[in-house]
Amino acid sequence: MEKRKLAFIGAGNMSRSLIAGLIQSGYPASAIMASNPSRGKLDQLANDFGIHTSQDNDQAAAWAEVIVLAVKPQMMAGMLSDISNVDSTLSGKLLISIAAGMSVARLTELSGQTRIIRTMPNTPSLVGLGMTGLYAGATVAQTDRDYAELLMQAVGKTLWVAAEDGINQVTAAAGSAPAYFFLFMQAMAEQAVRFGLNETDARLLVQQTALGAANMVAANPDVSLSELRAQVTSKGGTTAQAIEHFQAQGLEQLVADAMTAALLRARELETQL
Ligand SMILES: NC(=O)C1=CN([C@@H]2O[C@H](COP(=O)(O)OP(=O)(O)OC[C@H]3O[C@@H](n4cnc5c(N)ncnc54)[C@H](O)[C@@H]3O)[C@@H](O)[C@H]2O)C=CC1
Ligand SMILES: O=C(O)[C@@H]1CCC=N1
Repeated sequence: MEKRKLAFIGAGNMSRSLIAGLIQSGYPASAIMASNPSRGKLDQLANDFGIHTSQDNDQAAAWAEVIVLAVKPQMMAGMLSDISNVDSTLSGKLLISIAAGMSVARLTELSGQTRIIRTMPNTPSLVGLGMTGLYAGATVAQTDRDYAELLMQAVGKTLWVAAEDGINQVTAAAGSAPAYFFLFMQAMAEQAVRFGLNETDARLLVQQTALGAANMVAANPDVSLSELRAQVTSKGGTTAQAIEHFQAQGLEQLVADAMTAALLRARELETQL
């Protein structure tokens, strides 16, 4: 892929995940810069990955050919209006937003730019196993779409959505979703400790089982998720007891409601920011 000069404005968790994944995939550190108001996270990124850093967003934006907008949604308006001489600093550059709940129309309004791709990555990008949704309006050039897709493919898998609300759906199903699995794993590990296992062993059991289950799903694209579950569930056995308990307590509805809450929050942010 092209190694365009890439600046991350906002050096938080998601930028770190993307930068780590990109460096691991061979994107040159000399073609990456991150900017952030405080030095702490910048120093860590410089030490760990050898990228350029700056406390000055203008400097990062002026240096870059592509700018990743990676501040919290609530900070986006202030950040973009603070980039001085918005026209000359951002003019003509490709902007890739990773923010939840910021529409392309709003980003255009705030930046004065139309060369914008809206994405929704997730933190497993850190280990090259990210899942990123992408959306671009009709005017965005194919070369820019290709660049953004290859950038995100360097840290995982990608999915284009045809309508912009698809990004909100990706947010609920993938962007936020590592946290759902972490919560589930945490609850499992805590219960294993209550059974009497030590924390290290409990974590190993949960971690290896989650990894194995995810790999089985990926390795068997023609086998449904319910069939994979059935293969573990012996009639009258132990798994059936656990699954019956989950279903009697409404696990499926709980998951549906939680994902809907994430989707509605993404849509709500779009109307507020
Ligand atoms: N954390 C995640 O799993 C995901 C986050 N996102 C999106 O990524 C964006 C960043 O999220 P996180 O990395 O989690 O947040 P974070 O809070 O870890 O990082 C945001 C960073 O922006 C910096 N910042 C604040 N104001 C700034 C300014 N004016 N100029 C430059 N930097 C500024 C903060 O100091 C902080 O280091 C958000 O818009 C979020 O919706 C998207 C997908 C997943
Ligand atoms: O919680 C959030 O709003 C962001 C977007 C997806 C993951 N983290």
